[in-house]
Amino acid sequence: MREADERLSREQNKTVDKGEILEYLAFSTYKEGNINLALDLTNKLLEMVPTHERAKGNKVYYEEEIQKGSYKKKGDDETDDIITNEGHDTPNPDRERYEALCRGELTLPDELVSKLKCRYVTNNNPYLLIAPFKVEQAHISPDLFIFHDVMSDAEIKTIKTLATPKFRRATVQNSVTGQLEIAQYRISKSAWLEEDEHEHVAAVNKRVEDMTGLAVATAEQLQVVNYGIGGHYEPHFDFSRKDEVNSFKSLGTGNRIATVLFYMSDVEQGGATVFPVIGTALWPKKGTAAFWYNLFPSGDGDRLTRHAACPVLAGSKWVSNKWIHERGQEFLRPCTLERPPDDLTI
Ligand SMILES: O=C(O)CCC(=O)C(=O)O
Ligand SMILES: [Fe+2]
Repeated sequence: MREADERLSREQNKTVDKGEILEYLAFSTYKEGNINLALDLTNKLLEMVPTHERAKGNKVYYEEEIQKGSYKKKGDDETDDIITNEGHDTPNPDRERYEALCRGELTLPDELVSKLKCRYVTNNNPYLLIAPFKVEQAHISPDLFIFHDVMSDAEIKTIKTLATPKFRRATVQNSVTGQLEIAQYRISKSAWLEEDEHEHVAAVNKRVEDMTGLAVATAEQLQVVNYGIGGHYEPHFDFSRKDEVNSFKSLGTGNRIATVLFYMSDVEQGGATVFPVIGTALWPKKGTAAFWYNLFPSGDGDRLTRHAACPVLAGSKWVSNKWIHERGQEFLRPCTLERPPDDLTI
């Protein structure tokens, strides 16, 4: 908005109204937490347009908020931070690690990185003898793998084209009711693609089977997701927890045993997939895919797989998810009787 204001001042024939810019600037400044500046800008707007009803209402609101003292100024410049309410002041290590990972400030210690290897994988599959998968390990225990060059540009183009007209605001499942809901902590558009919509979708599903050695007949359809600037998905688990008895019930295929996440674009800035508990960040690279197990062989959910999609700062991020379910894997990944320690499960 500041840029828009500057451009407007250079324009001979004005293409926008300065009042409109001031209104947006005030609101976004308020959202950033700088309520004092938001009030100054609103006052400026009211000097120009004293009858502006929304600005009058906002002025009263901002003044009341400042009065309540819920926003404290830290510095005297425009970039002062906010201290909003108790919730924000309470230390939240998970949140702090999520944000530090997103900024690229937290990386795995060298001793752990030195144990990570890249390898060619054939999974005893004759086709893969000719063209093995190029697999990079990004974390050990829980194991996170990056598969390189597993989605072609042509497949990506088809998948984007098929998904675009179907896009809806992404939802999350209410853990109590099992209902799908829109939530502020997941900002993106998403769509589901069926296998028989295009040979490229079928090929990608088959590839997931070859990559993971798991059956995809019981997997969910391919979920395509697009995040615009600011789009993100805050820390979450892909699987349903012990107390979430209604999640995935209608599918009848058990819990989400594993996730394959295809990156269908590079992202100019931001947009990493981060794992706050284990301190790992995966940066999107077009054509690669991340793979991890969400559940231990006992069927218990792995707490360490908590992950998030960082806000996109510049560009646009495209991914697709293939969630593999428990049913059908009985002989491919046999379950065990021993259970992991309680503090690792959820
Ligand atoms: O977009 C990402 O990087 C992660 C997405 C994700 O975790 C999800 O859709 O469940
Ligand atoms: Fe996820």
